[in-house]
Amino acid sequence: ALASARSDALIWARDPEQARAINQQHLNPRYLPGIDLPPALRATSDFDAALAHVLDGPDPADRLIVLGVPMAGLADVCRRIAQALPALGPDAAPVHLLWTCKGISPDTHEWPHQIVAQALPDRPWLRTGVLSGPSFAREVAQGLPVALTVAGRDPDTTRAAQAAFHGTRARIYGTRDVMGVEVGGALKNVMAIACGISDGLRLGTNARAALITRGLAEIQRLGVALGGQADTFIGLAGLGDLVLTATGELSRNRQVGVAIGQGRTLEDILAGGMTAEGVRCARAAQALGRRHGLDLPITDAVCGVLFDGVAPTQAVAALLARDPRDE
Ligand SMILES: NC(=O)C1=CN([C@@H]2O[C@H](COP(=O)(O)OP(=O)(O)OC[C@H]3O[C@@H](n4cnc5c(N)ncnc54)[C@H](O)[C@@H]3O)[C@@H](O)[C@H]2O)C=CC1
Ligand SMILES: O=C(CO)COP(=O)(O)O
Repeated sequence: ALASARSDALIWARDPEQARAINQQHLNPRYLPGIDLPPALRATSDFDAALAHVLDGPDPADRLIVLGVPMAGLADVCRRIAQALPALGPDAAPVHLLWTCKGISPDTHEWPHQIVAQALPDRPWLRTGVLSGPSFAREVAQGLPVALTVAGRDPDTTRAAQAAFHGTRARIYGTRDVMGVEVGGALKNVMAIACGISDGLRLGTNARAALITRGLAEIQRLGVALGGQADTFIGLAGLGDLVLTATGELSRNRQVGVAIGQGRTLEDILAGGMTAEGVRCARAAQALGRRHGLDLPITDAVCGVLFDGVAPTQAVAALLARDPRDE
């Protein structure tokens, strides 16, 4: 998206072969087969060179890094940044660092902003935020319109992200609710697995609408308990991404659910190395819910099916048999 409007967008790819394909053929055959990338987009597999590109740009007000790695790689990439970034003085122009990760650390139950803060402490010039919302990568790469949310505690960071993407086909809304945006992004993946299971079982569109709506209530319950703002969950990073992922055929989390509903095993589905963040974060969401004394019945049902050998039909029956309650 950035490279569609400006000539200085640079991708760091750890695989030199991917960087070469992007530079020479304007293609990313592994992740975006069949899509022509903007010729202005350049790539490097040299991490230090990528950071130098950010720091040495002509406009110090325009230093932006977007980390597009899965949760499993976030701490590692932040540590590499910590090692490679020079120590800038307190008066240095800010470097804005955004991440796109949607999830919770399965071991420590940390959120992305906590992982970033731990890996990159004591750098007042480093301003951070999360870029989230309904955005299948393939459609963005095709140049189709997309609206996203950027959340950062410092308004300069949201403004920097909005300015950087302005003039592209991506429209960016700002908020300061980092926790709410991260909870929305992580939990919608769990709900997309639930909707996929329901659709794989051919339970119909009424059931899917029920799961989306009650799933949103569950996401909001956890998010507010953790300090998020209630209205964030009816915005792009909540309802918007939930609807996209729970219904869109491009969603990998939804695809995992559909395959499970059709009788395949989780091990078999994930054997190709597909990133489906909802699988890795469902247990952590369940644990956080329990810690806060919250009822998260759909998350519990997804965990039961994924990890505890509960048959999908049995999980559906258990959800329907819960005591009646007010909406
Ligand atoms: N793919 C999509 O449509 C969207 C993905 N996201 C989120 O963004 C994050 C990244 O997603 P994807 O790009 O789909 O993931 P992906 O699995 O396709 O990986 C993206 C890139 O990260 C690299 N990578 C993986 N682990 C790494 C590590 N330890 N160090 C360095 N590079 C590493 C991969 O080689 C790949 O180039 C996820 O948390 C996902 O939920 C958010 C919005 C849309
Ligand atoms: O987060 C996404 C869209 O906003 C991508 O969803 P999946 O990870 O399920 O493919």
